[in-house]
Amino acid sequence: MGKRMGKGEKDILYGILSERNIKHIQFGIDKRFPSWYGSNAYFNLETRLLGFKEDQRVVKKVERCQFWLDTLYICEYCFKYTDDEEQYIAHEANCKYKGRAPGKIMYKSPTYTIRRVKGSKHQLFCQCLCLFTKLFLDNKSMYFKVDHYEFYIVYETESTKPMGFFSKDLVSYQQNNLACILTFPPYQRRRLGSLLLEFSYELSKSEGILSGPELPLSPFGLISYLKYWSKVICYELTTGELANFGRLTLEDIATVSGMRIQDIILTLKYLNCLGESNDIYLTPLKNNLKKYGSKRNDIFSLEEEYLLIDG
Ligand SMILES: CC(=O)SCCNC(=O)CCNC(=O)[C@H](O)C(C)(C)COP(=O)(O)OP(=O)(O)OC[C@H]1O[C@@H](n2cnc3c(N)ncnc32)[C@H](O)[C@@H]1OP(=O)(O)O
Repeated sequence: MGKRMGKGEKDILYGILSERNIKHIQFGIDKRFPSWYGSNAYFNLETRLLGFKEDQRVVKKVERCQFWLDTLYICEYCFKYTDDEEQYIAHEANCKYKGRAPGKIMYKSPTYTIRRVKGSKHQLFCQCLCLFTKLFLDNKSMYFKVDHYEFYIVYETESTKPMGFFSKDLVSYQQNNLACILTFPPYQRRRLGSLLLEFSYELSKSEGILSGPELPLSPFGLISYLKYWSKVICYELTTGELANFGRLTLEDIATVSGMRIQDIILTLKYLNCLGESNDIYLTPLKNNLKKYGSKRNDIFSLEEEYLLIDG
């Protein structure tokens, strides 16, 4: 059995830093934005140079300032990275994923396409995607062992530029339907996160299981899930399959929604709809639904007829 790791060792292994160390991300030719969190996983810790540049013979004197790098250039098709602008421009012009995105199409509407990319098959692509994700998420990381993960990546239909993704652990003991989700900063707040969450539940429903995300959730993760779960519950209870039920139980909601009981309870409490002995109050739920509209397509981002999940 291996030695138990201390907190410091774990932080180094998972790339955790207490402050940002890369100032800007250049993502594609036209998108530049700040990182949200620090990550040492791109670097050689001695030289603070990008890992692949390390020269073991020369240990440079490292200046101890906050930013280790001003700009990290990241290919917006395959997530390979460099600190050299010319190299980056040359790579992006010829990136193999520019002409053809990886993976298998699992959802294709006239607007968005979701592709499944297997970690075991596209290892480097997935590892580089995980490294990129760490810059915007501080509570989850995994970079190198991508073999038993699948990545569901959203594109505009007819485009090969990824806009966001979620990962799924194929050997999750809790049978989670989502390990980690990120909408890339330039594409946030366009309902892509919602589309991906909805899709993750379609996957677990096709497997016939009640499921949910791996915990802990980040603050944005929690907001997004509570909004999504609220919509599902409000819709099912007022317009959908449970609309004409007499006395409802939490189990009824779980069966129809594919959600876990603990997530249903959390959401009903958030909506102020859960009484003592788990009685469900319908009036506040109905009022809530008015915010969203009553038609399925007004409420949800995913259009069921475009699903290509084959079980
Ligand atoms: C299990 C886990 O992985 S937890 C980690 C979650 N991931 C992260 O924290 C990484 C960084 N954050 C992100 O990538 C994004 O913020 C995500 C993935 C959480 C959400 O992605 P987006 O594409 O921006 O979400 P989307 O536009 O669908 O919004 C979903 C809902 O959350 C709300 N929301 C999203 N971001 C914000 C925000 N910054 N402030 C307030 N509300 C927000 C939206 O208003 C929307 O609600 P609505 O349906 O009532 O309109």
